[in-house]
Amino acid sequence: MAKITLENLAHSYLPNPTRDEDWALKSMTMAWDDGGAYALLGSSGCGKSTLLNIISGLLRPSQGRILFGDQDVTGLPTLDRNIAQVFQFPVVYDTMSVRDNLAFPLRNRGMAEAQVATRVAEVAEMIGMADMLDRRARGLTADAKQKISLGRGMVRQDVNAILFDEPLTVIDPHMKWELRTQLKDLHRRFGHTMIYVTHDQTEALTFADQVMVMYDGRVVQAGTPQALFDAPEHTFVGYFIGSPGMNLLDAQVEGATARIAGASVPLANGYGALAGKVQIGIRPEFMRLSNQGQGVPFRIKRVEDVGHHRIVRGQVEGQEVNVIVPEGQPIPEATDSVIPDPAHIHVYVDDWRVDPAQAERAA
Ligand SMILES: Nc1ncnc2c1ncn2[C@@H]1O[C@H](COP(=O)(O)OP(=O)(O)OP(=O)(O)O)[C@@H](O)[C@H]1O
Repeated sequence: MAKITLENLAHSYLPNPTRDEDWALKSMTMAWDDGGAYALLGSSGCGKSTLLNIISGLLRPSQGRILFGDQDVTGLPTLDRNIAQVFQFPVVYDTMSVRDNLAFPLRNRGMAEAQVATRVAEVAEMIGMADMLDRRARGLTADAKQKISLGRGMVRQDVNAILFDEPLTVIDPHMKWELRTQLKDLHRRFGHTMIYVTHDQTEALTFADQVMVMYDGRVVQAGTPQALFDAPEHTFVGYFIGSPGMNLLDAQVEGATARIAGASVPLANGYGALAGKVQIGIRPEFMRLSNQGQGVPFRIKRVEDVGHHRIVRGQVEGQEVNVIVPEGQPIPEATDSVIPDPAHIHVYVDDWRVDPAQAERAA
């Protein structure tokens, strides 16, 4: 296992990149701890595969270095990086038994058969295939084959890192939950450095201790699932994490007051005078409906009952706004406004969150 360091890493698929948008991956420097569970999360085209391919050695970065521990591996091919990979689709040998498939990476490294047997039994147990070890892989379902791929990815204990690229894509929805939980458990037990690429927030948030949210070739925030929810550093993080995501409203901010759709909303901090595109962000969990004209004018469009709470979807001056109403709480008749909780309001300038402590010092 190894700590992974990215130093001024950047990549462009063009021969002579000049503009910012020419870079699929913008320059980044970061370190991922040995034994950490990380997720790279973002929508299609944000650069997740590019970054993963650089880590695995499939792609040489246009700029910067990548280190495993103290070793510079930037120029090393995949085979020499001592990593395990699990891809979107199963990679299994159809003619081999489940046992031989799981044993393959160990035998490849010359492990003694007695040890192979012990480790294979252990992994088969983890992936719930202990009673299928003598079955041939051919004829198994895509689910079962992908479980073998996951098992093969985890069978070696001496790898620098295990990379997962959307590994649950072909897995049946009810099985996804089980495998996610198992992966988390495996991480706790074996402490491998794991990097998990996905566009699915649930997968990222349940699996990883640290989630790297990527947007437009950048890691816009790296943090715990809680930090991403509590203080999204970029509007994309607010919007992408949460269900529904954070509401964003155009605003003018002066000191500790935001003017939104003609209403004055108190803020928990003073922000001085802000220049640029100013918005406030507030999660649907932290807004309250009112029919007394308090707060910001709000018009309900529809109500969705999702069991444990209701999602009220509406508009503030043409901007979509969602409010979560907890179970047992009424939706006021003739709702005409919405009241954001000042403690949970974030202020954004040109999509980046303004740190209230810094804003206060600057004011
Ligand atoms: N081989 C390539 N040649 C040229 N451009 C590429 C190549 N691969 C990716 N890109 C571009 O680089 C950017 C990042 O793509 P990348 O595949 O890394 O994103 P992603 O987040 O993994 O998306 P997806 O989930 O769809 O795979 C995109 O604009 C994409 O079009």
